[in-house]
Order: sequence, then structure tokens, then C-alpha cells
Amino acid sequence: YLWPSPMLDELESLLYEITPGTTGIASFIQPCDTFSFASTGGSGPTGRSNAADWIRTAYHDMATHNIADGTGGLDASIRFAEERARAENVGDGFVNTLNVLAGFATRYVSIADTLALGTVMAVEFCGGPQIPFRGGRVDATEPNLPGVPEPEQTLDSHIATFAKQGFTQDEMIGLVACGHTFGGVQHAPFPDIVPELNDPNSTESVAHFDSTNTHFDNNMCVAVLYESSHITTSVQRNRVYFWHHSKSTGCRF
Ligand code: HEM
Repeated sequence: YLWPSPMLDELESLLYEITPGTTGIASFIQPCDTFSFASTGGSGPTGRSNAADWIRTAYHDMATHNIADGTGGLDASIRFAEERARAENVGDGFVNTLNVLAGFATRYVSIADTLALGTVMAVEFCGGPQIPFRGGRVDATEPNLPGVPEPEQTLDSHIATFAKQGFTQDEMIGLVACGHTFGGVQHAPFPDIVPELNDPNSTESVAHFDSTNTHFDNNMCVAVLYESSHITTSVQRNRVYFWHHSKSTGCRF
């Protein structure tokens, strides 16, 4: 650490100088079911949460990484409409995330760093572990090549995609299981997986991965093992078979 470092000072302030009731990053994920997307009302029991949107956004942004040639990665390329228009990036959670987090970027802090910071904070503040954080990511100047896994693809294809991103099979399972401890599948982008739920507690018809969808825990795995996940019981389970990846390898988290 070389003093002074305006970047580290700003990141440290965003991460640690949290005053209840202020407008810092934390205020958008505390309580953990906060959802503030203006275009969908953002209030009431929508079934969605900023925390889930932020975590999914960070993964979709980094999933373009190709470990072989060093391209892609967590570089905020998801902010380009061309990247978001791809089938692998269906849904409005990315715009929701950028609307909030990109606003914390400055001349010293990149948008990519705010995406990483938002994810670290969402996981930690909502029951998960403290994740070591480093700053200094550089924002992409153009969209990256595609690379996000999709639910219809085969297990072999997912293993290959995660390997391209630099992950082992164990890491893939850990990431999918831990990522999906938050949120769920929405009707709007996935009408053939999730029907209209007509649920007053999930007005955007989100079929949650487990019943504690704004809290980091292993209930998603428990739900899969006992087949009580909303997803596996109520929708076409063969199209969301990544749950079965976790099942076959024992949900190690
Ligand atoms: C084989 C890999 C994966 C597949 C096929 C997959 C697929 C999906 C699908 C179809 C959804 C529903 C999205 C929506 O309705 O808007 C979803 C949601 C989500 N995914 Fe994944 N995912 C994968 C890996 C991951 C990883 C590695 C993470 C994070 C580490 C992650 C985090 C999330 C989160 C947080 C949500 C909930 C979003 C929300 O409720 O707003 N996913 N995923």
C-alpha cells in the first residue's frame, strides 16, 4: 500500500464508513429484502431483492473471462447494451444493479470495483462470510465476448464454461450453490420455466431457489436434497438441472 491512495481511501469509505440511515451502498441492501428498481414500483413484496440482482450481475459480468487469453472478466462490460441484449443476459436485474452501483464510481473507483464491492457487501451483510476485497479493476471500453452459462445447456457444457472462466468443477458447484442461496427465477424473463404465480408475496412471480432467498445459508441445498425447492417441485425441473449438479456432489458449503 502506497500512501496516499485515493482509490483505496474511497473504497474503504464505501465499505466501512456506514452510518444507518445514510445513502451509502449498504442502504440499498439493508434490510436484505430491499428492492429499489423504480420501473417496477420497487416497493411491496415483489419477491425480488437488490442483493440478488447485484450478485447475479457480478457473476454475469465476470463470466466472460477466458483464462487462456486473459480477456473478459469483472470489468463492467455488462453496462453495454449490446452485451445485455444477449440471451445469456436476459432480465432487467443488470440495469437495476448498474443504476445503483455505478453511481458510486468516481474518477478513482471503477464501475467494475463497485460491482465487486456491492457483491461482497450483499453476501456479508446478508448472512454470508466476509470476502477479501481488492480494488483496481479497469472498466472495459467495449462489450466482451459471450460466456455466461445458460440453464438449457448440458452439464458438460457448464463444466467447460466454468473451466474457461478458470474454475474447477468443485468451484463451479460452490459458486452455483452459494450464488443461488439468493433470489430465484423470474416469470418475466423465463415464462416457460416459471408461470405467473399470482402470489401477493411475490408480485413479480419469482420462484425462489429456497425459502430464505435474501439470506446466505445452505437452505437451497437442503431444499434440493429433500426436493422441496419451489423450483424443482413446481416448474420444469429438467430445465434447471444445475440444482442436480449440487445434489450429485453433495452441496459443500
Ligand atoms: C450453470 C451456471 C448457472 C446457471 C445456468 C444459472 C442460471 C440462473 C437463472 C436461469 C436464473 C434466473 C434469473 C432471473 O430470473 O432473472 C438465475 C438467477 C440467479 N443466479 Fe444463476 N446461474 C448459474 C450460476 C450462477 C452463479 C455462479 C452465481 C453467483 C455466484 C449465480 C447467481 C444468481 C443469483 C443471485 C440469481 C438470482 C437473481 C435474482 O433473483 O434477481 N448464478 N441463475
